[in-house]
Amino acid sequence: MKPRTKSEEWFATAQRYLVGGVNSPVRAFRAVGGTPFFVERAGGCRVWDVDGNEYIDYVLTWGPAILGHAHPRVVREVREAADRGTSFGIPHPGEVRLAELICRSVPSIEKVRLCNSGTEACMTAVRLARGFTGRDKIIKFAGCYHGHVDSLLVKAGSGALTFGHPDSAGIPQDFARHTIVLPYNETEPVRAAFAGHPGGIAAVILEPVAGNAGLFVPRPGWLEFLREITAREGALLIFDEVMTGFRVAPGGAQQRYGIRPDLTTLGKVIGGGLPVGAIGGRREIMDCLAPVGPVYQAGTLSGNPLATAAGLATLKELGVATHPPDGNPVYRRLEELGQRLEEGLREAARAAGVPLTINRCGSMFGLYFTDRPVWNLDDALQSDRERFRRFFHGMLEAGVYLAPSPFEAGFLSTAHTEAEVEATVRAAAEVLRRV
Ligand SMILES: Cc1ncc(COP(=O)(O)O)c(C=O)c1O
Ligand SMILES: N[C@H](C=O)CCC(=O)O
Repeated sequence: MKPRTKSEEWFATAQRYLVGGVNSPVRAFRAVGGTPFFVERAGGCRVWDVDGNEYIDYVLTWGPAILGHAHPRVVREVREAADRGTSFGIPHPGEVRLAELICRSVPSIEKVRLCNSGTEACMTAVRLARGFTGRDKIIKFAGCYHGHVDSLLVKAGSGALTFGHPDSAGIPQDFARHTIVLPYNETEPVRAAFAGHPGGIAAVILEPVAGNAGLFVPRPGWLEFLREITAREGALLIFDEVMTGFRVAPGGAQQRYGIRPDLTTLGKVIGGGLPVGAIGGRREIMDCLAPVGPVYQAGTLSGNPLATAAGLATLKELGVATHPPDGNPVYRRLEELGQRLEEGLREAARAAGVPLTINRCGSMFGLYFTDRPVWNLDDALQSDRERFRRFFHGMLEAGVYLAPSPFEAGFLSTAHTEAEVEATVRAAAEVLRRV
């Protein structure tokens, strides 16, 4: 590994002009210490920094690059779209095609509204749930991150958790008091919340696989329980599938676990690496959005032709809506690679005598330095973050880029092969012996 001198120079300059030197807090390496590297280019499952170092990338621009970086089909279709115009602010066929493909792929989605980020999608989903039900309160779960939406930045995951501000400053108590925060994977607190606010809860919003506090999966039966109680109480169930959508199955976590939420938020993969978000769900709820209904939502760049071209190219390449859900070869391959990585890392940790809990759902994974299972935020907070920090830097030096926080998920892409997975496991075996 060459010294990261140019990255350091860039970071010094960046800090003069950008807050913290970054445009999104988790990029700043503050959870692990040191200086973030600056990227020169990315291709397939690799990124190269400005000093000429090469890394196997398990961050994949925080999930969207499921085909790897700069996939030829995505790049070609974005170029062709750009030749036809970079933004119209007028309806165009590409946005309809993407919406149709989403509706055909994601079991619960009958209609879609495209927007520009996962944050916007979650903000709109909550507003829509409130508009539809005429109720104010929402339930969210500790450690889940739904973007930087005022009412959802309460006990949030991701950078908010990493930097010790899970309840962000700048959010009036009056907003936050409508958000009820409960522990993930538990049933009694949910029952108690509904009992304590009869007819008052508009929605339960969750990541069906929580990927913003490391990664933890739903306990068997928990999603079914949430589906049942929300339906009975007249509240909406919102799956935030910004991360899991088209990632853990062609139809997202709802397909993998066989649950139909009322509303779903999407982002990341459906934009193929360009800025995008989407809200989808039952027709009668979606039709409460303007211009059909009274809940307002809008966007100058919404349905942007470059983003929809990148998203369409990505979803077509993934073969969504062309195979039965469990017969899609691309997702089967991602599952196999995920399993190989999981088994390899587990064996490496065992051999090194290091307690490591690995949670995985398809091509998403979370690593916790603890010998206990991790089912929720409290469990995640018990893990050894100092050891994670040493592991992260050891892996980086070995040319493997993991997310620079124990409270972020890792991702595989179709561009990763057994060779990269084996190289990663070999590096981990060596690093784990000295952390
Ligand atoms: C589950 C989840 N929801 C919402 C968001 C917000 O999306 P964005 O960063 O595109 O605003 C993210 C990621 O940041 C996410 O992982
Ligand atoms: N965990 C976040 C989204 O999934 C990471 C992206 C970001 O906030 O920059």
